[in-house]
Amino acid sequence: MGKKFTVCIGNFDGVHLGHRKIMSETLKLSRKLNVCSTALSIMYPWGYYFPNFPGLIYTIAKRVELILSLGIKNVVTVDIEEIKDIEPEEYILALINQGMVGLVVGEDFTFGKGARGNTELLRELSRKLKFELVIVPHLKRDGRKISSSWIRELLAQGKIELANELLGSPYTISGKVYQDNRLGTKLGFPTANISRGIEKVVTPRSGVYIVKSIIGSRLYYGLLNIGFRPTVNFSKEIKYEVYFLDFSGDLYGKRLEIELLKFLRPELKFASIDELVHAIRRDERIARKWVSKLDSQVV
Ligand SMILES: Cc1cc2nc3c(=O)[nH]c(=O)nc-3n(C[C@H](O)[C@H](O)[C@H](O)COP(=O)(O)O)c2cc1C
Ligand SMILES: Nc1ncnc2c1ncn2[C@@H]1O[C@H](COP(=O)(O)OP(=O)(O)O)[C@@H](O)[C@H]1O
Repeated sequence: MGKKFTVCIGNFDGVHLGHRKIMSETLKLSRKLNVCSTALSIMYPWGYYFPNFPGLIYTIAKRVELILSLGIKNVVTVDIEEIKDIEPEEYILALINQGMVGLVVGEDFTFGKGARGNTELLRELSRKLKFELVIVPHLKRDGRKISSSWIRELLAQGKIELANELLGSPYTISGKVYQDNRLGTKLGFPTANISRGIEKVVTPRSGVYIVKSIIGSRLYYGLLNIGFRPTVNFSKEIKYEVYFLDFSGDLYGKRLEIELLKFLRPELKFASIDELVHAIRRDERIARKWVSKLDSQVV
């Protein structure tokens, strides 16, 4: 048997407040038992999701990074195909044989063959096999269970402030900056175009957002446009472009992580480029006001 550990099990997409509660309980149990903590994150292939599944909240790399940032020592990913036909008792025994001494799950957790492994069975097994069990009740907001699917819905609706609150930290998009057709500079608003990579992640509502990001070691606010820029030339794929306030320099090839803070307006098809420039100037004024208000609140 290897080193002893506690484990929390779940899908953990988004690592939202509900997940964070599970992880803080895992850390508490680890301290009590003086052992290491592990998160077991279950992966589902696309076939498992419903037909119009909008994508994961975060990439797997970001999920792992967030879990580790909470203080969990190890993150293990397990493909659902590997465990779905295992008898629940057998799965728990396998974990115990690897050193598990404590288990933390949410109240609706099920696992193993026919989803027979529920919290009732876990209670029975914890007595029989002598491991500690913590079942974490659902965290709620306005009477509704905080869930990854609710957050996906909020992102698709542009309700970024509530999504951020339920996530426990601002939603981010990240990727490398690529070169486009350089029209932004000509219009007076250079925009860093971000490629989010190939993992299917949720697309927030198209439109203009106030954002912030660290470039080098400095914090910059900016305006992010998510959309197809119908005024200039309708792009086939969705674009993510950020115009940073008070920044100048070359960002091509750099990897950026952008925090979405506030939704300003939907993307519009303007009758002319002049009107588009006018609208972006207005967005900038609103963003500057919003940022200075925010800064004056921070002491
Ligand atoms: C703050 C902001 C708001 C924008 N809003 C719109 C919009 O409402 N409609 C639109 O067609 N394009 C919009 N755009 C996209 C611009 O058309 C695009 O950034 C410009 O064409 C530059 O493209 P480039 O990256 O190829 O240089 C917006 C861009 C920014 C930065
Ligand atoms: N304030 C700024 N915000 C965003 N990008 C900037 C800024 N200042 C300079 N840049 C640089 O300019 C590039 C964007 O210029 P732009 O003319 O819109 O070209 P492209 O069409 O290639 O995106 C960015 O990728 C970045 O390297």
